[in-house]
Amino acid sequence: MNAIQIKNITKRYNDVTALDNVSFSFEYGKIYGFLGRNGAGKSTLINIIANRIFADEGKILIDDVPAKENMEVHEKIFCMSEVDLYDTSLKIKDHFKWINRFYDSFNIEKALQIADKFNLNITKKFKQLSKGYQSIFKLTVAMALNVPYVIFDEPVLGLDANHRELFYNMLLKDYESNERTIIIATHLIEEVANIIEEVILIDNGKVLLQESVERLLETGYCVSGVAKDIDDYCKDKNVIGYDEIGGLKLAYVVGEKSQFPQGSNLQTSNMNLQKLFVKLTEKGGN
Ligand SMILES: Nc1ncnc2c1ncn2[C@@H]1O[C@H](COP(=O)(O)OP(=O)(O)OP(=O)(O)O)[C@@H](O)[C@H]1O
Repeated sequence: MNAIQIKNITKRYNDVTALDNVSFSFEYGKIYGFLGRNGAGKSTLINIIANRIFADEGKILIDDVPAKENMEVHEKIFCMSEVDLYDTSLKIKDHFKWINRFYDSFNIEKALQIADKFNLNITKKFKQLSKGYQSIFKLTVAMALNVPYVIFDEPVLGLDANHRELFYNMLLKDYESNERTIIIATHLIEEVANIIEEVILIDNGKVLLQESVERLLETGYCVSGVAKDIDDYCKDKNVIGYDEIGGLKLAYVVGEKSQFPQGSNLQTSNMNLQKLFVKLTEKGGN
């Protein structure tokens, strides 16, 4: 089932094409990593899905219904992002009460439990919270809303390592008992590598790759050795990048491993998701 279908979306800002005829789908009941370098177009697409801005061309379907300015459809989605939509002078506990009044899907008991786990002081006003705790408040709201589609745009900005781990654990535990579609746009790829099931990699406003994490890690590997041996081995391979360290050459390969020639000193190691991402999106040494 294609839960969120993105069909031929194009968005331009003057002479910048932020999204260039983008089409793909987020299925129901999966955790996605929505990845891409700075300026790739992630937030633009998220904002279009969330009805905050409009595409120049194309459409978004949610459960097969066009999403543009359709409130009924939009009640199925919650997008936690950097944009501050909250009254900063209101205490956190009062925010919870307001949200509870307006959103049928908000579980205030759950919000209070999550807040407690993070030691979030709910008697403080939003503006009195540290940057990290402001993010924690927004994460708490997102996790306590029982909607089928939750989008996190850079969810852990400002969170310390312990709180990031707590968030990932809570998210996964919650997902096990409450399957839905979770989309996480982040630059902290290795941190989410164990959580996400599928990666969508966007580059320069286009989808570069959509693949399950399992398959990506299965088919990607790194081979190292002296330059000439590497060059020979890689002749018929799909190499996505090279590194040179000391006298060694490393090739990052996607595809089937083949036998090394007899007597060669080539060695293989697994490729991690971050490396794969860096190599796929590397241009001109940037
Ligand atoms: N309001 C705007 N006005 C003009 N250009 C914009 C606007 N918003 C985004 N852009 C441009 O659109 C492109 C995509 O930006 P977007 O914010 O979607 O990228 P991103 O992948 O979310 O980046 P990051 O990871 O840095 O947050 C960039 O070139 C950006 O400069």
